Amino acid sequence: MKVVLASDHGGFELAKEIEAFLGELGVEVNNIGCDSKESCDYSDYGIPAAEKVAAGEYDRGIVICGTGIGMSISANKVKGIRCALTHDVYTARVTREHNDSNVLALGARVIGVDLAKEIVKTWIGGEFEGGRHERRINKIHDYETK
Ligand SMILES: O=C(CO)[C@H](O)[C@H](O)[C@H](O)COP(=O)(O)O
Repeated sequence: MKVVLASDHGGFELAKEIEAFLGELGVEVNNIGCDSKESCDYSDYGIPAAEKVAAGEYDRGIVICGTGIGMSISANKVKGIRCALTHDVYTARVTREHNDSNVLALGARVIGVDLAKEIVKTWIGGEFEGGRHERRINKIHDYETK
């Protein structure tokens, strides 16, 4: 699996941790986020990351800012992106099973590193269930492509 990772200044340190963790999981990762804790704009990093997933360059994306909210709003503006802002393991699992989320947003100022790793591990390993969930996703797709 190939994952694109992006963060703003608020997510910079957690993104470094997650980058290393994905490597430990055997996931190919490319961090295209900011390169320091200097203030920057989450949209400059979240949108390009989401675009790369939508274009099929990467299987999934993980975007991190202070709350995860700015990144999730940005990523969800990109057609074909289903970005889930997730701060617990249950929704990390269910958003893969039900929403086939292709981008995960995390808030580095909301959760700690250990929980973030658990969430990432769960989300990376989660499988879409299809069936009734596919029908629902197709309706979103139809709306955004009409
Ligand atoms: O959480 C965020 C956006 O939803 C950002 O990462 C920032 O943390 C947040 O906007 C606060 O910005 P600041 O410039 O660090 O005060």
